[in-house]
Amino acid sequence: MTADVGKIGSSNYKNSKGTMKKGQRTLDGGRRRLKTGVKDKRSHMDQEGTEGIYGGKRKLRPLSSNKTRKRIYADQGTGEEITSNGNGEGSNRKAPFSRKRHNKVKDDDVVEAKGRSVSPRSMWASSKLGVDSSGSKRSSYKAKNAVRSERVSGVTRVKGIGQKEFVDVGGGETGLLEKRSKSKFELSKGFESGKKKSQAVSLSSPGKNKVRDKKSLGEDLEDLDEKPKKKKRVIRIDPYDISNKRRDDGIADNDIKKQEKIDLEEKAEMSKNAQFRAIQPSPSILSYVEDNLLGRRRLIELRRAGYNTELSAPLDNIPFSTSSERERIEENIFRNKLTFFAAAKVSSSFPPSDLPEIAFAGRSNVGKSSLLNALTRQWGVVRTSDKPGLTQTINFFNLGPKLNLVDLPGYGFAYAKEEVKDAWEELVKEYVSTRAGLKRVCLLIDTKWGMKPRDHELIDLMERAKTKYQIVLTKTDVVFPIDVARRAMQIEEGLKAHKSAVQPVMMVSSKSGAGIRSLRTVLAKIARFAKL
Ligand SMILES: Nc1nc2c(ncn2[C@@H]2O[C@H](COP(=O)(O)OP(=O)(O)OP(=O)(O)O)[C@@H](O)[C@H]2O)c(=O)[nH]1
Ligand SMILES: [Mg+2]
Repeated sequence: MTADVGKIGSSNYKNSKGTMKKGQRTLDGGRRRLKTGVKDKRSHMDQEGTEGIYGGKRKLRPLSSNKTRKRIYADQGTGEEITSNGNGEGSNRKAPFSRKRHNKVKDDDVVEAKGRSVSPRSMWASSKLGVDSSGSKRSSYKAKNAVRSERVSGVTRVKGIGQKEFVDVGGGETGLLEKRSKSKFELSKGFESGKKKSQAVSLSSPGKNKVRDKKSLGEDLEDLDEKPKKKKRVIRIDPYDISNKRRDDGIADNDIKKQEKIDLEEKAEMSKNAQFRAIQPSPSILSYVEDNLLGRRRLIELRRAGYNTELSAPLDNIPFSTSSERERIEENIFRNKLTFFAAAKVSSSFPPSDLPEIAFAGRSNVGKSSLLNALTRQWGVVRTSDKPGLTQTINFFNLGPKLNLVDLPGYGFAYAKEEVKDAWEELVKEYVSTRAGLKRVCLLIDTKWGMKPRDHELIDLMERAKTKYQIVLTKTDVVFPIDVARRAMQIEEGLKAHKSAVQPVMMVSSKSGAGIRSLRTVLAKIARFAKL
């Protein structure tokens, strides 16, 4: 195109304001006519087009004084190539595609002119030619887009005008004109897109007034549209869908389940602790705990209270297990020598019950054997260990002419085989439910942990057998005094409805000797009044 329409930009627009030089032309809403150097209808076409673009208000930059050609973008004048191709004259510029491609397109057109229908391939060929000539994928893309815009715009235009020559050219212009009239702002930002459109027009009208037949063009374009588009495969992963999980995921699920189980257990434990802390002990229990210095105490506290902290069990206040020292035990019955006389693994091995018996039952490691020693102050007669499961038989001890003490094997966790532990448990159950001379079962409960299911099992059994039992809280020296009181309160409340349960709950520490004297007093009474 020879029409020297200046670049449209804010600066150019400024320059064109009222500074018309001689020989320059501006396009001004159709009132002024731009001298383009192109004659007849093409110049008219230009005028039409630019008029539409600028809406009759915008001015164009005047022609450069040195007559050099300016680069013209499609936005500014799509008609550039239209004019040059249409007239086939006046353009010294290189066509946007190579001569080779130009010729190829021309050949295609000739074939079409002969009346053959244009195969989809020919259409592809034309666009592919563009690729060949430009040698880049980008140009191929542009060419395809160009053909599409050609179809859309071309159809509209043909209906209005009915001239083949203007099918694509005029349509392209119309499309642009419509767009331009919509927004002036697009002018400044549409340079790039304008370039593409310009190429599109040039592809569809390769000059010398050879325009494709509209029908064949339409068919080609349909085929173009029918070409299967490559769809992007989108994989959506539903995190809650467990139907198609890998093995790893299964393992992860198991881990999650395990974690949830642990969390639940922790929650239950936490709520248990919260419940325990909410227990309000009765004043009698609290005063008992204080009077007997139960619970964890500092040595200075014991010293201030008048106890000899040099002793192993200062609160019991009996230094060692010699006969002279035993004389200081307040209860006569416990001054007697403790002697082991029988061990039973099965009920048939039980010795004859010729004396009243007091048994010590409870979970393994709760401190049964230690309590026997603390009560009698005869360390070494009953073996103790920090390893649960030391006592594996029912051990019978005689304490004077009136009383037998029985050390039972523990139940629950112990370093022993399951079947052996089951056998102990069965033996203990049989003993507490059938033993004739059994006057009291001291059921030992660890103050820190409280009652466990197996303790309840044994309680139920003793309730059925009407065996009298009394709860003795052990190891009170490891918890705070208030917690000793809470535990005692908790158990007392829990056993209120139990007929065979003897109140009150006793609290002891074999280590410090706290509560031992009180327990002696209770047990001595049993021995004193027991009858076979
Ligand atoms: N701190 C403290 N530890 C104690 C007390 N009584 C016992 N122990 C310790 O608890 C552990 C177990 O004591 P044992 O008397 O052997 O317990 P057990 O109930 O006879 O255990 P099994 O014979 O296995 O059923 C030992 O290490 C004792 O030192 C106590 O009152 N306070
Ligand atoms: Mg023991």
